[in-house]
Amino acid sequence: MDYQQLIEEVYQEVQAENLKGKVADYIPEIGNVNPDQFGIALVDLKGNVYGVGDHQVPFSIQSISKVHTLTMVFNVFNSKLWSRVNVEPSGDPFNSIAQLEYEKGIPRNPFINAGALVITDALCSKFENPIERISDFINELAGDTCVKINPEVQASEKNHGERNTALAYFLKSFKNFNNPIDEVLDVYFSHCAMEMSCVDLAKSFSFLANDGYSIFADRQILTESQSRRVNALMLTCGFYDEAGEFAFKVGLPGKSGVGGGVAAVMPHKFSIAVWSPELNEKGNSVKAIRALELLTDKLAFSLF
Ligand SMILES: NC(=O)CC[C@H](N)C(=O)O
Repeated sequence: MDYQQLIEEVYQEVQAENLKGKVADYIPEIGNVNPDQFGIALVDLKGNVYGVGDHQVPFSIQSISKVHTLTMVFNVFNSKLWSRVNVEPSGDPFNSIAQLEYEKGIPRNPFINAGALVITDALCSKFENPIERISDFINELAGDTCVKINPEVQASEKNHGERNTALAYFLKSFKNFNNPIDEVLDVYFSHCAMEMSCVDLAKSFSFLANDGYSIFADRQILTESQSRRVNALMLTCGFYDEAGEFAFKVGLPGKSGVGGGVAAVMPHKFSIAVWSPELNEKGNSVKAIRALELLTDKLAFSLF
């Protein structure tokens, strides 16, 4: 399969459709981005990189970082972690508060904000300098010093962090939060405000297509079984209340962020990152989802 030709075709066809969405503006700094940017990078398991469009432009990875943070605590907590966070799709928006009350402070999954806050809390218990550790880890996975925290986006998230702060207090009231709330929120906002290009993001997801072994870090990051579980979680929970639709249309494990990025994997073949800032009403990139749908259609295979 000529991957370069494939992604170029997908890119052209999506551009021709002239799809429209809306750039996220609830974090005002994220809104300061040229909405017409669009890039795709695909990385195969030999390390070959294919790219088209704005694939080298760094963008705000936002919730895609929740896959990296989950990976960092997976080893340590193993079964214990799963008593603090469930593994069920939420069917609710990513920042929903209601479900957390019914379910007594145990978030549905690690990819909604409540679940990601528990994971970040676990990271803060584990590491002295969690922000540095997260950057170092993602750089290692990408095989490149690529991660930059955008201080304006970080500050903007903090200044408009009412919902995430409410979620953290809620978790604390159910005794599912161990560290000082401000400290954990700072780390959470910092990892959401990390910027990377499609190329580096796709490289950082490569281990999930490769049974847990990263060819860029040159080591086993997760066991084969853990890696399958992260993929299962991405398939069922990676797109919030659009996870079913993404599985239906695309059929790959993936994770979106409100910066307009989507990272996905085709197990045993490749990892891919697509970015375009305009989002649908569920908070997922309109063009990125369409691009991945066309990609699996053209390949005539997905997970299924
Ligand atoms: N879905 C997302 O990308 C949301 C991340 C964003 N930083 C938030 O907490 O609201």
